[in-house]
Amino acid sequence: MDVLTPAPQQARPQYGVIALPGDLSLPLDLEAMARGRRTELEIGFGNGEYTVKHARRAPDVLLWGIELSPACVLRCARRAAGLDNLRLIRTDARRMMKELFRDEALDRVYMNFPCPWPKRRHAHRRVTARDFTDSLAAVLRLGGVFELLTDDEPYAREALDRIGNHAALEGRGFEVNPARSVTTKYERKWLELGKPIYRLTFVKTRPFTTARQTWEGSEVHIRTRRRPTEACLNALADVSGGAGDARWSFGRLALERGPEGGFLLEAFSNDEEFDQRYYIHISPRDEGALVRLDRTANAFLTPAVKGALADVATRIDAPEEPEG
Ligand SMILES: C[S@@+](CC[C@H](N)C(=O)[O-])C[C@H]1O[C@@H](n2cnc3c(N)ncnc32)[C@H](O)[C@@H]1O
Repeated sequence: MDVLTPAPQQARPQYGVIALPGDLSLPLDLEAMARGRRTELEIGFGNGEYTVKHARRAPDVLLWGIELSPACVLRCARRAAGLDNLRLIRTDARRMMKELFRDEALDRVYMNFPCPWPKRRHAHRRVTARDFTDSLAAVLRLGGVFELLTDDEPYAREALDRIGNHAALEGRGFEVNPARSVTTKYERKWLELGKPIYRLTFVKTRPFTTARQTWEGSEVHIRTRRRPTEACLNALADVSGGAGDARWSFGRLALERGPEGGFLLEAFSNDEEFDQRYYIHISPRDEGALVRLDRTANAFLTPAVKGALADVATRIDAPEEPEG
């Protein structure tokens, strides 16, 4: 079995503007965080050039950025030195926007040049997909604005049609080559090539809500009745399970050589297309054991993560088969 030694607390990197899942309790308490500032969200900020310029120019805004690529998050964080009105989260906005934000939480959401996903089999990844539009309609406040910039005309037309036809959102603008004081790398590139860009503006005109999956039980600590035997722990490696759309599997088991002791089980979970990798901490006690997310896990408590934790506890509590 591997032995993992956790980094000492004082050696934990200073993340600055990067907000880690383990430090966020969902939904976010924006009233306390914004302290009177307006709240905006940028989705897919790329290298963060636009994001940081916008945050510097708008100190009255608390700006959140969600980006899928870890390299982009780090690049943007480096640019953002000294800013206290920007928070970056590395995750998938399609899945997590509605989980992070309550209904009516945001004054403005914007997306600069999202991938248009032109292939039919990827259509569900577009912002025009029903789930994403519902999330948007929920998290914007009444009168709040969604702004989309794109260089892809068919995508712009589809967005205008689909988002503009949502019961709670209304199209208010379709501009070609709008004048903007801050521009993005992609924008400048397209304009230099003489390609038109499109800005679509939508306003939330009616209340709307959507279901959330992570708000119940922001922390999961499960106590087992049995104390896990070595055989039971070893049998967890390579197990996989699932329920509904949630899937999970376990990998290596390691001994944690830290103040907490116990075991770390590598875990992988998938909620539809939303993947997370993390460790489950198993601490044997005099009686039973405590099963929870490891503090370095940085995973959101989606149905697949909760399923994985429950599966570990159930397997520890299951009577062992007699040998032979
Ligand atoms: C074409 S780039 C545009 C970057 C930047 N907005 C600009 O205009 O320069 C699209 C960005 O969206 C990010 N992205 C794609 N899907 C995403 C998702 N589901 N959630 C968050 N970010 C996403 C990509 O990683 C990429 O950085």
